[in-house]
Amino acid sequence: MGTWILNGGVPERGQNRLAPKHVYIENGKIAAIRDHATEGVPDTTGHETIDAGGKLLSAGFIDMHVHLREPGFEYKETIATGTRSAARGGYTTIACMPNTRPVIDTVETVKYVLGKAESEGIVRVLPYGCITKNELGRELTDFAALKDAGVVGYTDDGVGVQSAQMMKDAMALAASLGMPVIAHCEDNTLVEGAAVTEGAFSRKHGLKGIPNESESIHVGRDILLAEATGVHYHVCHVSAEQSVRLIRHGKQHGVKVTAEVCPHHLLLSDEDIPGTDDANWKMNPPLRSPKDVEACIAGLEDGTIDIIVTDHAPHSAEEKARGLQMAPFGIVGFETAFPLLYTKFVRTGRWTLEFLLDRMTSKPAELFGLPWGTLEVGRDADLTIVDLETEKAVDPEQFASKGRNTPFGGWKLYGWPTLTMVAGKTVWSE
Ligand SMILES: NC(=O)N[C@@H](CC(=O)O)C(=O)O
Ligand SMILES: [Zn+2]
Ligand SMILES: [Zn+2]
Repeated sequence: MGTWILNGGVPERGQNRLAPKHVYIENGKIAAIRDHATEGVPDTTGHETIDAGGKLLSAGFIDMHVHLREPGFEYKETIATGTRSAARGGYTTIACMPNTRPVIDTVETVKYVLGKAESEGIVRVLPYGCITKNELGRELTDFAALKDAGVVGYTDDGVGVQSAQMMKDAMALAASLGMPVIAHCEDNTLVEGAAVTEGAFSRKHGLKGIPNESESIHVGRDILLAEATGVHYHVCHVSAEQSVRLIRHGKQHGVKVTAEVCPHHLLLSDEDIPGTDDANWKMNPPLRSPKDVEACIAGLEDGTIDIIVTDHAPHSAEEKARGLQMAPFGIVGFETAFPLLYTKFVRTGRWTLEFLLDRMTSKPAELFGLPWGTLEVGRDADLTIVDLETEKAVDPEQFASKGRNTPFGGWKLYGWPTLTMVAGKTVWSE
């Protein structure tokens, strides 16, 4: 016995409309895809059926930058709650950052995370390992051992690697292992305790600002180091126009540099921050100027920026109540990412649905050599069904995540996932 998903709407190549397809799943894999127009309704006798009712049927979303907070910060999120939040957002594979407590810098911690993901997680969890021990920037971790334990790359996300020599050594080692280096780009000497971008908002409120260069100096430095070492270098959460320009230049010169951008850096600028009380507008990198937002959108559109990630970064309500200056950086992202981007970029006619889905499914898979992200016979049945027609307001109280820290509360959006399936098993449905 298998499962038929009937009447799934699959975007047609190059056309902004959905074609009805019937997808047959057996032993966790996609075993057949039937085109309704030419092949009609299949005989489903003896099989389980799920009627997608014409809703969008996509390969499950892949998020290469998330914080699950376990081990150590279970009050913010756990692998159980974080993967449930991901499933609700339509994600079937997520790559988690190692800035936990302890950080993921040993084989033991990698195994702990993978074990928890296996026993308590409901979507695929791919851990990153640290570049440096304790993310202190002083000593490299054991890259080979971490690779064998199952990490998908090395990163000190949360902080920038301050030493160029340390970064160069990391890149050379990663390159020799055929592994990517994923960089949180931030020069600490230019930041000094600021909470928002240097710009209109910081000036208006007399606050210290985080300048664009704190990010782009690392981007530029690292592109040169990636060129020298031949590593696959991936830039985290691009926010600054200068970074986009440098990545574009690097790509033009054949450097193996790729990059990601978050929904909030495509949709919000510092001009949108309502005031200095609400820390739901505080994240790292910070919301930049409208010009930077446009540069990030243009970078994604021309392929300079490759993929979309959430940087899902849950914090407790108590932590986020400390105000803009004192609260920790970060906002949650799983449960709003697709509705936000679908509503603001696809429904408005700026992007095709195919473009958006590509940046959330097949592109991340391609970049990191993952076998998921494509709706194709023979692949694992990691699938998402999405209602594109019902408008609903974002209600943080309803999130599956423990984190409620989002600036998007109350936004009226379309494009809500209704069913998420991993390896043929429904892990979440409305
Ligand atoms: N993005 C954030 O604002 N915060 C992240 C760290 C990070 O991604 O750099 C976190 O761990 O909370
Ligand atoms: Zn980061
Ligand atoms: Zn992060």
